[in-house]
Formats: sequence, structure tokens, C-alpha cells
Amino acid sequence: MATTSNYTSTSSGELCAKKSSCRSNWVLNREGCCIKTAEDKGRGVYASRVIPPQTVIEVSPVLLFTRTEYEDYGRHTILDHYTFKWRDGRMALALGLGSLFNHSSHPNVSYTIDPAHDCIRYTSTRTINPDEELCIFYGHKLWFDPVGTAANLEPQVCLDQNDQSAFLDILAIDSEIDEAEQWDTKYPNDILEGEALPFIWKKLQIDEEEESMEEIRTMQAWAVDIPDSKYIATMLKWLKQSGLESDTLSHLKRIRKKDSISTLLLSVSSSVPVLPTNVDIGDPYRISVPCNPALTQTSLVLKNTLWPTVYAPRRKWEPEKWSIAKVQWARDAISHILRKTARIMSSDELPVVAHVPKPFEDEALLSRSFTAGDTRMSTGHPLRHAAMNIIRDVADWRAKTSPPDLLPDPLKSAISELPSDGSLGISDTSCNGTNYLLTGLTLFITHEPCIMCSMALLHSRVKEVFYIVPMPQTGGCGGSACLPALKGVNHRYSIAHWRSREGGAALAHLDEQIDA
Ligand SMILES: C[S@@+](CC[C@H](N)C(=O)[O-])C[C@H]1O[C@@H](n2cnc3c(N)ncnc32)[C@H](O)[C@@H]1O
Repeated sequence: MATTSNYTSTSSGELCAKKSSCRSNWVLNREGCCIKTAEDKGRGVYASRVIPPQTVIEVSPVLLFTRTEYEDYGRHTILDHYTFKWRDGRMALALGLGSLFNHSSHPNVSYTIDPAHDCIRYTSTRTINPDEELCIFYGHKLWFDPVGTAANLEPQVCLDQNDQSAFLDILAIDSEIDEAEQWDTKYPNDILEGEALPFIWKKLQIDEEEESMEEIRTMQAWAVDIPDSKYIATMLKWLKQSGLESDTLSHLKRIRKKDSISTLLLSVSSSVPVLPTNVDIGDPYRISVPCNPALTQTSLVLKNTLWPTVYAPRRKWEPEKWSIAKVQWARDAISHILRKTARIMSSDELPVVAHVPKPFEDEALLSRSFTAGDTRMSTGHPLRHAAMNIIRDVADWRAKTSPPDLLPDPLKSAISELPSDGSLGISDTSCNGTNYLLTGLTLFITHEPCIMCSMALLHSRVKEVFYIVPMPQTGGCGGSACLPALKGVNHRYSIAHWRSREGGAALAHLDEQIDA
């Protein structure tokens, strides 16, 4: 077998032997593609002549396997390297050149599924030069070590909104998301972590490490000494029945033993707890106890000097594990805001789009999704940022439509005051407390929200915020400030930066000085 630089000919490309490029009479399709082999990634599809952007390079029919057929006969064979999930859950094997496109994180080919004709259409996303390899994007969870993402495959990004090539990049992003979906959904419950995730969690620099005595936040609680340990069990039983127990003290141990005296932590009530009369114990007194569990060993030691505290290194606001299916849910949302942004590019509005999808885990929290754009220009109102608009839209709808038992606790009582006709004729007073809450929901937004929006999101109790374009000068999620990491705030949300290819940033280009 002859070798030309890294490439040798293959069985199908046998005719290419001793040649470094494909000659027109050996090409395998009408766009002049041929197959070559690279030592480190096997066969691949290569151009033999210039291919202009947006050219349909190949239409491959697919062979479809039912799920059971695939599980029984396909999954543990070589087929697993070539198949992907079809829209209806069957597994698909592309025929023709379709199965031979290698992977690149900077693909020059996108593909779309055509379920009506059981085929896949492959399209160039930019100009492809002779001898260049044609690559698609397999997704973020690869089963091999990728090689050969050539520098010359970098997408050509244009920040000029009028230039169509910027739009082409966006199409590439869109299909990146669709393609990744196809490959990544084979095993939807697999957990993705670190580099495999298409986004990066922002680490909140939180003051609550509380690693010096001065930093430890304390509150006043009632306690009582129990000199004789035989009364401990009786008192614990009494406490359970007394109604004094509350979540506020759940991070603290109930009993402290110091020298020979046991002390029972009673409550944080403002009035003195009334103790049973049949036990021989002292009077309740107030002491300072830590407000929060210990997040580190250092803070545990310090907090234990005040009161025995629970060690809970995982913070409440730290992100959960993300399965492939959940990542796909997020990709859909990102894809959605990019599409919307492309649509508003021709209008006068700023290209900022926010989206709150139905929650991945618990659709009962919100049974439909919402999308809002920035309307500062059209309304002439300086506060109509996309994030502010969406908070208003979601919360209004939620307050109006959700049965109280599906609402998060803070909403339940307020909602009961709403008019029963379901109209939006909610009075200002009844709105207060109901129509700003996004409790448990995720916001996807093209740009890092500004300081005002980041604070509004904090008030809204949003669960997490994903943005594509960082705003270093005006952003409130780590750009110029990080609102959820501020000292003393009563809610924190997780923040993630979506690792989009450059096209997303180009599409949503905004002057750095502008508040998004
Ligand atoms: C759909 S096939 C592509 C055609 C394949 N190269 C062949 O020779 O049949 C997928 C397989 O190609 C290889 N592959 C694809 N892209 C690659 C890359 N960027 N680096 C290394 N191997 C790659 C991997 O072995 C993967 O399992």
C-alpha cells in the first residue's frame, strides 16, 4: 500500500494509490469527494476540488435498526462506532459516504436528518479547499481520543451583522447542537462531567467559607442544660412533640456534651420555650450558634467551638450531575435562543434573547417554556432587558395559572389571594410576592446578564443561569461583579458559561459597554 504523507489509500480508495489527492475520475460523488486514510483516525472523506459554502455534499440513505434489534445484535459490535440515534429512537447507520465523515470540534460540514426520506443531508458550512478533510461534529462525549482538528478548519467569524458569513457560522452552531444530539443520545442516562460538558460552571467565590472566627455568622437560639443524663431521652422525645423543631437548626446537633453537662438545643423562637415540669432541669437561656453548616474542615473546627455543627461540604447551590439527556435539553434551549437571535438581527432591537424551558426534571414547576427578547428600543424603556422581560412573563403566567399545590412554598400563600377568574387583573398588592419568582427554573440567555438583571434573577430565586457571551465590563454573573456570590444575599444561583463556537458570539455581538 503506497503512502503519501500521512495518507494511504483504502480499499474503496484503492484507485487513489500513489496519489496525494483525489482525481476527478476517482471521486465517489458528484461533489468530488473521495476517501483517504489517515494513520490515526482511519478512513475519512476528503475534497478533491473547491466546495463552496452551503453546498449539499452528500445525501446518504440510512439503514434503521429497531432498539431491540440494535441492543441484541449491534451495540457491542463495530456498528456502535457508526450508528446514532434516529429521531424516533431507532438506531441509524448512514450508507454511502455518510458513515465515513470523521469528527472535528471545528467541523466544516453540518448535517440534517430527513426522516421523511430516511436519509441524512450533509452540507458544507464554509469554503472547503482541495485535499481538505470533510469533518462533522460528533458531540461532546467521544469514545476515542480525537486527533487532527486542523487549524485551517477554524470557522471564519465575522462580527459585521450585515455579512452573511456570520450567519453561516450560526447555522453551523445550530447544526453542531443538532448533530451532538444525535451522537450523544445513545446512552441518555450516562453522566457527563468536566470537559465533556458543553458549558463551564462558574465557581462562586463565596464568603461563606467562614474560615475565621470573625466570619462565622451566628444567630441566637434557646438551649437548656440537662445536668442528669437520664433525662436526655425524655427531653428529646418531648422536643419532637413540642413543635419547636424547625429547619433553621437542622445543620446543628441537638445535644452538646461539655464536661459532665449535656445541653439541649431547643429553638430559635423569640419567646422563651415552656419546658416540661416533670423533669429536673434548669431554665432555658440564649446562646450564639452558627447560621450555616460547616463547608470545610477549618470552619467545622471553629463552628464546633460555638455549637456542634454538621459538616456539609456540598453547597446547596452547587450544580447537580448532568446526564446526556439533560445536556441535550440544554442544547435545545441554546439552539433555540440562537435561532431567535438570528431572527431579530434585522430589527432595531438589541440581539439579546432569554429563554426559560420547561424544567428537565420537574415539568410540574412550569408546564410551558418562555422566550423573551430585549425591548429597550421598541418600548423606549431603559429597563426592558431580556432577563427582566422574561422574569415578568414567566412569573405572571405562573402566578395566574399554577394550582397552588404545585407552586413552591413562598408562592402558595400569596397565590391564594389572586382573583379566581384567572385574569391578569392582579392587584399590585397581590402581585407582590407572586409575580417575580422563578423558583427552581433555569434561564438560558445569549449574554451574561447585567448587574440589574443578575440582582433581579437573584430575587426571582432562579435555580441556574446559562449564558453564551460573557460581558466583562457590565456583567453581573462574574463579568464586572458576581451578584450571587455577594455577602449576605439570601439566595444563590449556579452560573454556567456555554462553550459555544465563535459563531454564537458573532451573532449576538453587542458593544461591551452595553448592559445586556
Ligand atoms: C463514523 S466512523 C468514521 C470513519 C472511520 N474513520 C473509518 O475508518 O471507518 C467513527 C470512527 O472514526 C474514528 N475517528 C473519527 N474521527 C476521529 C478523530 N478526530 N480522531 C481520531 N479518530 C477518529 C474513530 O475510531 C471512530 O470510532
